[in-house]
Amino acid sequence: MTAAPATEPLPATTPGTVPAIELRDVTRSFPGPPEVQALKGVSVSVADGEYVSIIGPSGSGKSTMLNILGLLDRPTVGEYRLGGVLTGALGEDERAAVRARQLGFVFQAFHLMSRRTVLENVLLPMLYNGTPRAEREPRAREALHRVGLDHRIGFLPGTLSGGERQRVAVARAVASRPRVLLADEPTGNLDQTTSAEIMALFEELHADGLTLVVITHDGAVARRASRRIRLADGRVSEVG
Ligand SMILES: Nc1ncnc2c1ncn2[C@@H]1O[C@H](COP(=O)(O)OP(=O)(O)OP(=O)(O)O)[C@@H](O)[C@H]1O
Repeated sequence: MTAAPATEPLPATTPGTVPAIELRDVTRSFPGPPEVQALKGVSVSVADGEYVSIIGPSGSGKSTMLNILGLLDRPTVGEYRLGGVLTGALGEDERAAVRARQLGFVFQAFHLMSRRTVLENVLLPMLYNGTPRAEREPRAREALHRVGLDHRIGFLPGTLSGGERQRVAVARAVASRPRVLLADEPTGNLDQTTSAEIMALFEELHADGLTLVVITHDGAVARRASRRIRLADGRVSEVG
């Protein structure tokens, strides 16, 4: 098979046949000294609509992998394709545009704007990612309804519980209808009951067809995904 030219997207293929995410032999080295190889030849494929967790102990390379998947960092060696497109060939502006349009992020610390209302927080990314103006507010309201927060739309984040704040973050991430939702320790700041609510929400979003990649060191959270990828010392040690 002839490789596609590095500067062009791959030809369109039937939806569902191209993995949502594909890492091929990805190594990420930090020069040091001493040099650290945070990822060592990692190959991972996530199909459209899959719900995958990435689990591993501290220092195993989870955040490094998430940064690469989120187009916040680049592999030192190897390829990352998002929806079949070789991301290494994209310039910084294109990467930012792809990140804003195709990826949704949920973080452990929520990262909400404290002086903006819940609705404004969900609207904000859509101001910058090409969502048509007329669709922004309906989509934001729909996403907030989806996560069960209709009644908190005008509140400031500081007045909400941790679980509610994380649900705002999930609404913000899905309102733009991303191709993939990337979550980094999404239950790290939540108690057990609230964590269970967020995991239930992820399962509902998965049932709706969203592709999810959840990074966690919590085995119970990881088991909720339909497939687990285990990282150990920068290598994939187990998939299943
Ligand atoms: N910018 C950097 N410079 C040097 N080394 C780094 C850098 N970022 C990460 N590392 C190293 O790469 C390895 C993997 O780190 P990474 O943060 O990806 O692990 P992790 O599995 O996310 O850990 P944790 O669960 O503690 O967040 C670690 O040994 C870390 O010290």
